[in-house]
Amino acid sequence: MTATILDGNALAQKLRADFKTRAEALAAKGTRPGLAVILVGEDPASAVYVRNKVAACEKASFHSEKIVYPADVAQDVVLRKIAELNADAKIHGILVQLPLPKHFDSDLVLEAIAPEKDVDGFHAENVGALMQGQPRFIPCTPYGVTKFFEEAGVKLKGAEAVVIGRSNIVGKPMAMLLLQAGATVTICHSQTKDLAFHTKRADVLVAAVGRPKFVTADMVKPGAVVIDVGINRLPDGKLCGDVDFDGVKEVAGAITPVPGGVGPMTITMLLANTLEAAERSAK
Ligand SMILES: Nc1nc2c(c(=O)[nH]1)N[C@@H](CN(C=O)c1ccc(C(=O)N[C@@H](CCC(=O)O)C(=O)O)cc1)CN2
Repeated sequence: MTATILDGNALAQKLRADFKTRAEALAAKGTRPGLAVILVGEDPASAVYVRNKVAACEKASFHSEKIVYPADVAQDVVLRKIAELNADAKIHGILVQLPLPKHFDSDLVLEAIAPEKDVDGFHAENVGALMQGQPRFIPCTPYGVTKFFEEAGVKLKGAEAVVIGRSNIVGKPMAMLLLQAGATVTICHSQTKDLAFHTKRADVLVAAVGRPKFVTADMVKPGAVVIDVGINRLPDGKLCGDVDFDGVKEVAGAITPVPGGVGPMTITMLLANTLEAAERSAK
């Protein structure tokens, strides 16, 4: 039996329709949700993601501003812009597209964003709030993954969950959310001995490694829910995830595809966080 395919485009469409309705209701009361996106440099993938974020805002009736700097811009210029946006009442969410060029101190830049406008949830204050189980903004990718669990009725209480990857953007917040949902969580990474030992025990497996088709069918427990966070470009130009989709779908109970899985949900939850920020500011 092949796995249920968890369709990120369909789920994103459903949620975004609701966000548009809420945004229009808020705008009618005088507050139009506003997002500012800062892009530094010419990384082609980042440029696509930023374009898609701005387009998603337009479709959902949000205000958006895109600020683009050349790769050699001084960090101070970006910090001054963030200070300006922090004080701008039209802007409820500020996002700096990652990765930043090497001469930037990414942590310093992210800390410059006002925590109440940090719709990526990367500011230390918001990371701390998430750790304490009182999130203000949940980072968009793991937040999107939780929506798949809700939609598919995945039971997390008592489940064995394994997250491969320990990044600040995905692995760590994902593990925290699973833990708070009642799962027993293992975080695996590049130093993990016998990775397959862990993954084969997982009822829920989240792959965020950044290596194409890294998770193969023999590493997956039959019936497991497999979430693929990876986006890798193959030499032929095609996209693939961290999971060998064709093999693993024959073993798993449910699986997200790449493209069309977690990716569209990342942008959707950015809209969710921006809307939430705007609704809070209007209270
Ligand atoms: N400030 C941030 N930077 C980055 C984040 C983030 O959440 N905040 N995440 C990633 C990139 N990312 C959003 O910024 C992102 C990645 C992928 C997708 C997506 O929709 N992918 C599509 C395929 C798109 C394509 O054709 O290339 C899919 O999977 O179907 C959206 C957003 C790093 N930086």
